[in-house]
Amino acid sequence: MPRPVFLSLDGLDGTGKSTQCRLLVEWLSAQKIPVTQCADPGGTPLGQELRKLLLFGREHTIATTTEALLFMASRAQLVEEVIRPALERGEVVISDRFLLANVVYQGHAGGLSADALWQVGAFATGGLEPDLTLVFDLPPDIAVTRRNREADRMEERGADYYARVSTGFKYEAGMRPAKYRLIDATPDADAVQKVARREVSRLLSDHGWNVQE
Ligand SMILES: Nc1ncnc2c1ncn2[C@@H]1O[C@H](COP(=O)(O)OP(=O)(O)OP(=O)(O)O)[C@@H](O)[C@H]1O
Ligand SMILES: Cc1cn([C@H]2C[C@H](O)[C@@H](COP(=O)(O)O)O2)c(=O)[nH]c1=O
Repeated sequence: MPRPVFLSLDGLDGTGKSTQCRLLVEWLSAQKIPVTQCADPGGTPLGQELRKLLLFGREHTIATTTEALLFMASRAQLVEEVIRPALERGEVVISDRFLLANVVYQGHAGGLSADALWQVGAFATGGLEPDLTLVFDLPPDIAVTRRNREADRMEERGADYYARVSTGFKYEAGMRPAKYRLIDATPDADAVQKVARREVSRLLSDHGWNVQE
């Protein structure tokens, strides 16, 4: 009997996470593997409101700790309302970002304690962790050129902030190689997808799913 799987995708803004999520969901759905896709922040009605506030709420000054906790609140609701129920139904869940982003953006780049964020994150998610996180890696200057839309509140932060985000992802990925896979996001989307599918095939097979690459 196949067991539920929780997968997340993360990385700098513009590295192609949403594209890769969509392609993974299409690939698994075509094989009739039940998959729930979600996004963090967001993914629930409350989470959508928090996402709007965090990415476009320019009328407020938001302190970094407040910002971190608002992301945590959105994720707590996402876990409760979407992710746990899908896992209880035995599905594969693919989340566009998860707690790692909090640790990297508000911790490594924003100056909060990464350890404290992992702890608050464990409380917010009830200890739920992805079985695997694919971390897409792209030099920040290339990632910026791929974002062909107006910058949101987070993306307005300068090159130094994004350099710290990039280093933070690499640092965290290096700390837990069993849980994170750093994937070079420089090649075209199909080539990146090939690498992602290889990783996901291995994970799903380990959980008893019959999956074709
Ligand atoms: N491997 C790739 N090579 C070149 N362009 C890509 C690649 N993957 C995605 N893109 C393009 O880059 C842009 C950003 O991609 P996408 O929205 O998937 O990234 P993202 O990481 O989810 O971004 P964000 O974090 O800002 O939401 C899109 O225009 C997309 O078509
Ligand atoms: C989960 C999470 C996200 N962020 C940042 C990362 C991005 O700049 C935005 C989310 O936009 P995307 O289109 O979904 O990539 O928010 C963050 O700073 N902290 C977090 O916990």
